[in-house]
Amino acid sequence: MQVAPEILSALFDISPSGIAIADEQGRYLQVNEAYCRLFGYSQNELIGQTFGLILLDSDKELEPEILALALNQDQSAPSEWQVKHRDGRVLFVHSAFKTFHAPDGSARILTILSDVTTLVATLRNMQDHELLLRKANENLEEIVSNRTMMLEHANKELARLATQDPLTGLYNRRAFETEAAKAIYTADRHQRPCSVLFLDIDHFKSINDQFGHAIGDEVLQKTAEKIITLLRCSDLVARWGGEEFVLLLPDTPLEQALVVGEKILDAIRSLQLFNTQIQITISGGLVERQLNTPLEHTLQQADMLLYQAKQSGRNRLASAPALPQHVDSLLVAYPNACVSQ
Ligand SMILES: Nc1nc2c(ncn2[C@@H]2O[C@H](COP(=O)(O)OP(=O)(O)OP(=O)(O)O)[C@@H](O)[C@H]2O)c(=O)[nH]1
Repeated sequence: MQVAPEILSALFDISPSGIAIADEQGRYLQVNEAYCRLFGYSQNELIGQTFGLILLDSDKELEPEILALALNQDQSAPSEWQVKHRDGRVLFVHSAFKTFHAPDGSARILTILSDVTTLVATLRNMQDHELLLRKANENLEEIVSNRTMMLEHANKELARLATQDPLTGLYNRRAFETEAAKAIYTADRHQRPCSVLFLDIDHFKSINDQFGHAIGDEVLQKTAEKIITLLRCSDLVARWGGEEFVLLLPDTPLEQALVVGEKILDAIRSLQLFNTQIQITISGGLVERQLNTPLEHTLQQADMLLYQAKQSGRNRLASAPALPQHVDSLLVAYPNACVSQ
């Protein structure tokens, strides 16, 4: 269907896109209102000028190439260009052109340009914002990850403080009770013997009095270190308080526990502390736990035996087989306790 010339003419006049018709030398023959508005020139100023007028200074030398391209191709693919407004502003335009060749060799190049400067600026703005957001997000992730690490570290530290004796690094009393409860549960389940040993450094007060509290602390640390070296991984050892240690030896009946206890007493006797200025001994109360009795009961028995060892002259172990849970008086509970020397 042919479009009437007056419609085409009206289209040229009212189009919001800039339309220009140029000759084979790229000189403007006709421009519409929108084209003039786009570049800030009047029609009179444009007619007769070449399109080089609207090229960026850096693109000026490309004018012949662009012209050749327009003449040799029938129709360009729409593309984005940067062009120059009269006042020097750079404009982004979306362009399309079509070339008409006449039999006499002359040509008419029809160009349509739409101003997309605001769109491009908005897009770039959005991209910048996206970049900023991404960076902010990365920073946030880093902050969160650092905080999480700090929190995990703090939690581990808290857990350590809650379970460890700060001086010796051994379990504290609470942690011992928790771990021992698990161990005796397993022992009862599998009907396995286990033994409990209370140890107490002899005359420790005199070490503090003679050498000072700091040296006393070191003696406690060295004692703890020595005890650990003599135990199995499955054994539990804790600082019960002051100069007192408690051990739970799973899978260990009394006769085997006695070997361990004597080994510890021997090792403590042989400890060379502060260039042999300090020598210590330790006393112990050792009992084999009777199955299905509360831990507390076994601990009391071991403590009573320790008391007996101290009463019998220190530097020795007092031991006894397991007693039934309901013993009327623990003080008289060990008529048969063995005291070694
Ligand atoms: N250096 C140091 N001393 C401690 C610590 N905890 C407790 N003590 C001291 O250990 C001493 C224990 O004294 P006593 O309970 O009389 O016992 P002992 O002198 O070892 O005497 P026996 O147990 O009867 O052989 C006290 O002087 C406490 O102050 C500690 O963490 N560091």
